[in-house]
Amino acid sequence: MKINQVIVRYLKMPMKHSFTTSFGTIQDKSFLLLEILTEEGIVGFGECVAFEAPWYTEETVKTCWHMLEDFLIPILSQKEIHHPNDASKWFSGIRRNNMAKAAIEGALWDIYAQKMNQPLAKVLGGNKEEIDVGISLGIQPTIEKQIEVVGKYIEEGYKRIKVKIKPDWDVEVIRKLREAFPKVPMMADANSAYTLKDLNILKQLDEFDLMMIEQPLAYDDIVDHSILQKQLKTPICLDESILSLEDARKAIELESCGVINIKIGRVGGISEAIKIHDYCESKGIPVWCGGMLEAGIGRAHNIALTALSNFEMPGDTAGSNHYFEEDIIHPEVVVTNGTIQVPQTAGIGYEPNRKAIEKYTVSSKTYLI
Ligand SMILES: O=C(O)CCC(=O)C1=CC=C[C@@H](O)[C@@H]1C(=O)O
Ligand SMILES: [Mg+2]
Repeated sequence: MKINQVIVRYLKMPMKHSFTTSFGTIQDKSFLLLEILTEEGIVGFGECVAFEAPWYTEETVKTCWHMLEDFLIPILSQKEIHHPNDASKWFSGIRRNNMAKAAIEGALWDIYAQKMNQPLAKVLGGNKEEIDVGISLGIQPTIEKQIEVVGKYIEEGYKRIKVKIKPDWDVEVIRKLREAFPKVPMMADANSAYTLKDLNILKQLDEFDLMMIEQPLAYDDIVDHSILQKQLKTPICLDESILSLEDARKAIELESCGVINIKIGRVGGISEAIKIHDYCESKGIPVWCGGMLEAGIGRAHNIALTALSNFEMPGDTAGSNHYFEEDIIHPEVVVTNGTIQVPQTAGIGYEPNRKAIEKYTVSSKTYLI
């Protein structure tokens, strides 16, 4: 297979609710959508999960477009694609920029699954027919509002609730949430808002039977998390710190975490995500699929990946209607009683909604290969 054309579109989709974490608030979802066309006429889509500002990792919409245009797309020229795993070899000379790389690789997996005439989940080695999902909820203006919002999603049937914490929005909020919902599987994500100096606060969270505390310490740390994990009963889940299989190996060897959140974009693509999944499975470390407030294409890739066996815990892949009035795929992702049916048709299993894509496109550029 050879690639003929890559279309990069910059989309801006209004979100139904703003999303507030320890580092800021997102109101609109702005991102790059990639469409790759092959010589034989197969079309694959990939979503780049970088945000507009570098507060989660260093990548942004603009850095990704620069990497795609000036480095990654040119590498595709003259390449014969045998398997999407090839992409990580071609891109190995380029340091990091994982979200930009993953966007291309995701489209190649879509193309490959269509060519195999198989659902993407099957091609990746996943056998689940449905996946359990949870929801990630942003920081609310008051504790009362936080309890109300959590209650709404418990009623909708989500299998696990994740709330965001930050200094001065932690122990008291979790205590009140636990009082209101004593039995609900719940976890807290700090997005690197603490240091080891906050040990006392983090230890108090042990009282509330949380499934895990996600990324309490620095975004690039593995060592301090290992020190912290030894002081906590609650498992630590690493998100920002894990950019590769090597990072996962080091974190597990140092006992820095009991769980890993796998995000396809953060680790540079589905191939690396599967390697981390398999390694964690061999070490008895459960994983779950994180979210980046994706639109439909990224969401479809997450669903396919979550069909793998060691995605034991519900991920952050909520239904399309939680985020957007209208998604860019047909049908939209539907969550019923906390589960999503894994599509059984060839490719990602959802059709791009061309009208919606057009509607939300701010600008685009076509690259002939
Ligand atoms: O609903 C989703 O897609 C999950 C959203 C979510 O929790 C996150 C998205 C992006 C950055 C972070 O704030 C956070 C996370 O760290 O997992
Ligand atoms: Mg996180």
